[in-house]
Amino acid sequence: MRAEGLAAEIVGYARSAETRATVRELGFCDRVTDTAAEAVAGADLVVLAVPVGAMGALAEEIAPHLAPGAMVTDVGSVKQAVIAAVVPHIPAGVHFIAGHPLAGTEHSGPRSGFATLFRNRWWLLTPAEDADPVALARLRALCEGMGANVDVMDAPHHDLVLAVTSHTPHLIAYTMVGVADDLRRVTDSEVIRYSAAGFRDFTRIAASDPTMWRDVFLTNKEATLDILGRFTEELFALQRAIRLGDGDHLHKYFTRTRAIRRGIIEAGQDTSAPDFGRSGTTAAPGA
Ligand SMILES: NC(=O)c1ccc[n+]([C@@H]2O[C@H](COP(=O)([O-])OP(=O)(O)OC[C@H]3O[C@@H](n4cnc5c(N)ncnc54)[C@H](O)[C@@H]3O)[C@@H](O)[C@H]2O)c1
Ligand SMILES: O=C(O)C(=O)C[C@]1(C(=O)O)C=C[C@@H](O)C=C1
Repeated sequence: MRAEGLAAEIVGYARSAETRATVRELGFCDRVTDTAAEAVAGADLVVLAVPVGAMGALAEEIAPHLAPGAMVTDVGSVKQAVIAAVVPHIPAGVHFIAGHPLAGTEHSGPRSGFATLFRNRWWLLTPAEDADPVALARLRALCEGMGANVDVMDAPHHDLVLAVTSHTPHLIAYTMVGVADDLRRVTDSEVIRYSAAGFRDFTRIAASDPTMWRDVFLTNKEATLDILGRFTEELFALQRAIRLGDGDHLHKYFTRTRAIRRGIIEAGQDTSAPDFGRSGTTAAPGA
């Protein structure tokens, strides 16, 4: 927002004094306050950026201090649970529109942000049916101002789509790295030493913040369990093909999945290239 001149004043708050000191040092906020109440006082936009399970309590804390006509949004990875937790605290005359930028890394904290994080990435908004169209248009313009592509959808659909494209893949990565760690004890660190690119990609994802991901699975329970059930069925089918020596099944399957990957690249959604728009900024650690 600051790089694009989208806000007159940016005020930050984080619960730990250490994080607040880091933000002051980095200088991307005009002011950093010691309470959430001070941060939201007089603000016309409030962005909640805490783990999904902490959104409700934070909304309750700031509610009495929100200015009439203000807009509140969030960046949580799950939408139905955030809406259910936050909406009851939003005072009349304040607009709440939930959102989710599909952009991030395995790193957390203020040092991990960078100005081009949202460029060419999707930012999904899940407004209530009776959301104020002017507030929605303003939020859309803000996200687009940071270079994001905005799409609007309902929250249950968001949670199902993200269970497929983000949540279940993270769970699989966590599991694979856990299995390798168990094996490490057998193979005496060879798993780590000789880890090939595929496994390294899993370890990057599995290094993501444990609190954030605990909350994602606790709050997007049904959709994740649904997708995990389907995943397990496919896995058993592949396991059977390997056992039976059914090369045709394996080849057809891998041909289908390769086409999906190529579709992602053609649609310009591939972010695994060495530099995907981060150059020219202070890069995140490991970016
Ligand atoms: N990291 C990603 O890839 C990514 C991408 C899109 C959306 N998100 C979502 O954005 C939100 C923030 O994630 P992030 O990656 O910026 O995390 P982060 O760790 O960088 O920031 C989260 C902040 O919340 C604070 N916090 C934690 N528990 C709290 C509590 N109980 N009460 C008050 N504050 C608390 C932390 O101290 C930290 O300052 C999450 O809801 C996450 O699901 C993350
Ligand atoms: O690249 C990564 O590190 C991510 O996992 C980012 C990622 C994703 O799954 O794409 C993770 C969680 C989000 O809510 C949005 C983005």
